[in-house]
Amino acid sequence: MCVITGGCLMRVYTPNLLCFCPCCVVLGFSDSLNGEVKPRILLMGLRRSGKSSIQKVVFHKMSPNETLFLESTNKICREDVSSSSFVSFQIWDFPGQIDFFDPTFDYEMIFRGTGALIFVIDSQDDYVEALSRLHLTVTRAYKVNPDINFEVFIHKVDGLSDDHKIEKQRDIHKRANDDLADAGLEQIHLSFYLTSIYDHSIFEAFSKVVQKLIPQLPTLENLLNIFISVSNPSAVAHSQADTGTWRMCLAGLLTLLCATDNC
Ligand SMILES: Nc1nc2c(ncn2[C@@H]2O[C@H](COP(=O)(O)OP(=O)(O)OP(=O)(O)O)[C@@H](O)[C@H]2O)c(=O)[nH]1
Repeated sequence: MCVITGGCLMRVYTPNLLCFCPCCVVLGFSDSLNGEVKPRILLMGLRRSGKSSIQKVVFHKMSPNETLFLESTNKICREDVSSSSFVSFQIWDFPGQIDFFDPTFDYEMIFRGTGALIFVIDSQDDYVEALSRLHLTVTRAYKVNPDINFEVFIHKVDGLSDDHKIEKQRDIHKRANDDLADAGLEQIHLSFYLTSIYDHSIFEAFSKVVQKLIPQLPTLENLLNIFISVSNPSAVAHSQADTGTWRMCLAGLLTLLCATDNC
């Protein structure tokens, strides 16, 4: 139930009756009522594939050239990312090689709480080993948690011509899906992105991954659509119901804009 109104006027309930109206979502009450932890995004892939560079460029405004001096990651690095109360998640950057058979590595615990697994493949390198690692990682993770979104970044494409990029993507897509089909796991869906830290592609890809983890996004989109439709200036007079809806949407959207702009 909405903590602000005491009985939500917007009635944007999830099946477990938590209110996802803008005031609750924006002020973060939905989370606290739910006791939910932030969605977790894992960055995995072979050594030197570019995982830490992606994290530093996207979230720390590091210039791409500075990533040349990054040292190899030798333990899992976790980071909280929070740009507003509904865009909030954790990134776990993994060292290149994870030994799933190492008893100190509790992969079941890690995959259980994961929303998205980004597997980074260096497109400028031979990717045979990366593909077999991708297959092992995805199949392990899927067995523990079939709800994970599997995202494959075909990375460092800045060195490739447009034709070459398409060809690599087609080849990697085919081989990865063939491996899954051979293992009888064709139900696993992999999404592919061509990325580079030297242009906007890495930001676009990360944004798509994060958007899939925001459960409130459809509600916010609906609110905007309703707001636009009832704000149509060609409508001569709003009915009372329309005016109520308009006010409610406006209040929610203003709260949202204020919260995201920290005003
Ligand atoms: N050309 C190009 N080079 C990149 C790109 N992203 C990362 N690199 C380079 O790739 C190298 C390895 O990057 P890291 O981010 O350290 O790779 P990592 O996967 O975190 O490596 P480990 O910590 O050893 O697992 C660095 O020299 C980066 O500058 C990219 O989009 N294009």
